[in-house]
Amino acid sequence: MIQHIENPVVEVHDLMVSYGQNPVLWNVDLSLPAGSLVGILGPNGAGKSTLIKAIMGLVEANSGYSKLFDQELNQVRNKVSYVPQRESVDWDFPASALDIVMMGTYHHLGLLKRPGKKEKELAMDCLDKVNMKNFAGRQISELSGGQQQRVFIARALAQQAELYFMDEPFAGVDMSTEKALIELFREMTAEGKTVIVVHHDIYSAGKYFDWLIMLNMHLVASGPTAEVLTEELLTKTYGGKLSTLADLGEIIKKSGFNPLKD
Ligand SMILES: Nc1ncnc2c1ncn2[C@@H]1O[C@H](COP(=O)(O)OP(=O)(O)OP(=O)(O)O)[C@@H](O)[C@H]1O
Repeated sequence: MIQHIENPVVEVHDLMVSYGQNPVLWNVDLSLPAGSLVGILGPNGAGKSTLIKAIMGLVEANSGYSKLFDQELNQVRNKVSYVPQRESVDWDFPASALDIVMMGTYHHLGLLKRPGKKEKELAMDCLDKVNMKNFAGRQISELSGGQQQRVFIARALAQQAELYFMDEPFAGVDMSTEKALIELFREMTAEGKTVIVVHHDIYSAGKYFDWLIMLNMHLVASGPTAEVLTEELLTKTYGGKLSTLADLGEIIKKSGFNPLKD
């Protein structure tokens, strides 16, 4: 079930990506509505991170293309923010939490302008939003994994973008922080921003997201959560890894949705 929409904020057309000889994404074709909280679901190795990286121009597509705000990425870079997976970042880099978040403010400054009081206030405000204000002066190497993750989300917030791609933002964060981050993402989407999140937990996906992309090298589904969280599509996405009705029963119980209702 792949739902296409008018005036999408993200469009992907027939995207194919491979690493060397190994194809990872085949013919992905989707469109996403502005102002929504989107989850990307799929098993390990399904190509979730690769999809985001291809849209962000960080890996090369073999064929196909994507558009953001109906334009090429290069024309709208200031409106787009990307939070990579935590493991892909060098956390020994000597910088404080505040330094990292200040970096997010840079592309709004003119050429040769140094960040000043206004940028520092914005950065502190963003740290506050992820509950990390008290750690502003701490070296990032001296933060826990979950705290580092929150600093990177604060940096993305400081970019004041319209569209956010977040690769596993909940990896290593505790449940109360995860809930607080979802609340924050909801506030952002209520303001018309679009937040796209690679997510690993099918149980919470039903509650968190307005729209789901279900991926397993091919696009299995892209549509409103209530329409795509079905037994058939979950089984297609997870294949043998999610084959028992007991698994589905757990998903229904924990997600609050009933994928078996139809
Ligand atoms: N730089 C790379 N070079 C070669 N192969 C890669 C590279 N990055 C990813 N792959 C492979 O591409 C496939 C898709 O990887 P990707 O990280 O996009 O999956 P994912 O759905 O995000 O996985 P996970 O849930 O495990 O994070 C995997 O088989 C992975 O091993």
